[in-house]
Amino acid sequence: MSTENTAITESSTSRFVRIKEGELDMQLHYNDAGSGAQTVVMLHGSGPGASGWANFNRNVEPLVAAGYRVVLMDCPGWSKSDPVVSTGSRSDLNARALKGLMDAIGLDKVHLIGNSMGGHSAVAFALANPERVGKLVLMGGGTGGLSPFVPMPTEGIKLIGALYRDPTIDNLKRMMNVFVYDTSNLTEELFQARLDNMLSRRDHLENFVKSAEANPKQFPDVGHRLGEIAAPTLLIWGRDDRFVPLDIGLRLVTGLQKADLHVFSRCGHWAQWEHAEKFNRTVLDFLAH
Ligand SMILES: O=C(O)CCC(=O)/C=C/C=C(\O)C(=O)O
Repeated sequence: MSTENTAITESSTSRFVRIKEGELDMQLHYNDAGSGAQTVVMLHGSGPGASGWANFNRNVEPLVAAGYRVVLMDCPGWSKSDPVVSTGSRSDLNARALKGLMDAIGLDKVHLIGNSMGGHSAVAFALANPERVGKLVLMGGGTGGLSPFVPMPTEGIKLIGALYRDPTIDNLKRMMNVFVYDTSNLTEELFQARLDNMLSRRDHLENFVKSAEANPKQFPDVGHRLGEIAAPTLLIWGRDDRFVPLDIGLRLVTGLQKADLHVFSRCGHWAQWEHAEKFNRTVLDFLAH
């Protein structure tokens, strides 16, 4: 997919595809930029109004400029992808959707970058399809489960739940102010864009609440299976993550076969956005060596 000579924007890279994978028969939305021999798929987090573009808009261009094809998948139940109620493991459901997307657009093997829920889903995909994963980059996610140090659900996860149940601008600001360490970077424009995304798909908001009621453990603890994953893995965690705490990163770096952990200071749950330049440099170096 070539976007040479075309500005890389959400609309210029926006695509739809029909997937059939197990019980999933649905339309997915994704963004597709660049034309390299190697493809990096980015998987977004689970907040209301999230999308591939909302989570990774500061990371696409540098990777495309370095020669990678970049695909952002909007998970089932988010943004312009079809709605779903998840009654089992949402990590596994997203992994099946990713397999369906890769089969449909002809991707054999990819590197995966996952943010939060996207990290849980990347690990689920690697467990189910090890031969189709090159390298993994996980931020603020990779396995569910309890933290021995931080009361759970964390304050950020509680704010996500409150926003899904009552999608107001005030609740949105409460949640987004906890995403990042430095809230001075959050603009009214950013709040408005996220609010518009969120309110444009009330079905997604309602389905998330129904899913959590049907199964509160949407992202199961796969700690006991981490040792099965041989893919080289870069873990990037915000020291000040108030959604998925740093000690989950310590569990991952201990359990995975080949993992390095980088802790960014003055950084919350959105490392790829809050410290985009350092994130992009670190990821490019990891992918190249
Ligand atoms: O519950 C979990 O472990 C995952 C929480 C999660 O995915 C939060 C993500 C938030 C965002 O990054 C977002 O909505 O943009």
